[in-house]
Amino acid sequence: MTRAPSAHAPAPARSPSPPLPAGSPPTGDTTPRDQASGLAAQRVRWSVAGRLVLDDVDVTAPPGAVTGLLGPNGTGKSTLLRLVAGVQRPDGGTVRLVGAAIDGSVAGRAADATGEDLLALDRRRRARTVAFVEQDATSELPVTVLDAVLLGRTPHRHLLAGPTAHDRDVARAVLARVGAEHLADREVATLSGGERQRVHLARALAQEPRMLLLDEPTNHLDVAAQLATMRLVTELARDGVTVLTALHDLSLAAATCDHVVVLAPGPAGRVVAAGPVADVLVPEVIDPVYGVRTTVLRHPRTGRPVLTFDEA
Ligand SMILES: Nc1ncnc2c1ncn2[C@@H]1O[C@H](COP(=O)(O)OP(=O)(O)OP(=O)(O)O)[C@@H](O)[C@H]1O
Repeated sequence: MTRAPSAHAPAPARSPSPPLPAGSPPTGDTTPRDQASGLAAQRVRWSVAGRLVLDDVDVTAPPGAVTGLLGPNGTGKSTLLRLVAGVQRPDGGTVRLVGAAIDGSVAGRAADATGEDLLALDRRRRARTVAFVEQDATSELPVTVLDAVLLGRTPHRHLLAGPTAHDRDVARAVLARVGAEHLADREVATLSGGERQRVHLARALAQEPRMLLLDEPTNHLDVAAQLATMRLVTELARDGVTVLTALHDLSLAAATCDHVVVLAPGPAGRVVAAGPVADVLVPEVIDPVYGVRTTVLRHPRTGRPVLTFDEA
């Protein structure tokens, strides 16, 4: 479902963030970093063990915006993120980074999009382009937080070289940006779930990606940390990073996303609605997909939708 764009303004960043250190060494990536690119995934299909999990799914995520990927359990959100990230290969469809022409009100029908074929990128180039924070990502390795974040710099340096002073500056800057600077010398394995979540986000930021894929980034986080994480994600989007994030909390999505894509169960996950938050997060869309009765209120200060639910 595609709805007309609304005048819904993105939430402004509320506080400045430490910038990343300037002067990245040459990486061989010829794409200018200030050239914002959106995501256009089209007709994506994926099956496992003879079962179709995603069926002809179209998803766009415009540059300079946060796009929420929503849907009940098991509708294929994580699978779609893994396919876009290149962790798994789709059985069909295309995944491209395209110019600013796409817009979130278009449910993936950027049919004339050419852009850069993400599925064709080699691993190293892809890691300089796309960073992915998986749901409940674990780290069994006995490494410090700083070393874990430095792993995010690997695609930016020569294969056999160790981290440079610039890599360390970037790692410390991204740790500060996620509010985890004080954890730098701790072993990752000793962190709480919320602390670990921030470290995984910092590792992704250390990649300096053009596109950030997040699978439930607010899992394990207290309410203040949830808001801080989504504010950071919004700031990154305003800096030109394309953000696609799976979320379960529909009110958090309403408060923080610019666009949303809703997957619904069926024989296979499929997109039932996509567009600006105020157009898509409405009872007519949410109730049949989640099997609930939704009431939409207005936030008295921001004017954004606030959703409450009753059993159907
Ligand atoms: N490797 C796999 N082997 C078998 N089934 C899989 C595999 N990966 C995903 N699935 C199935 O595909 C469907 C979609 O899973 P996925 O994790 O993508 O859903 P999701 O929307 O992210 O769910 P949740 O909201 O619960 O995290 C589920 O039914 C899941 O069991």
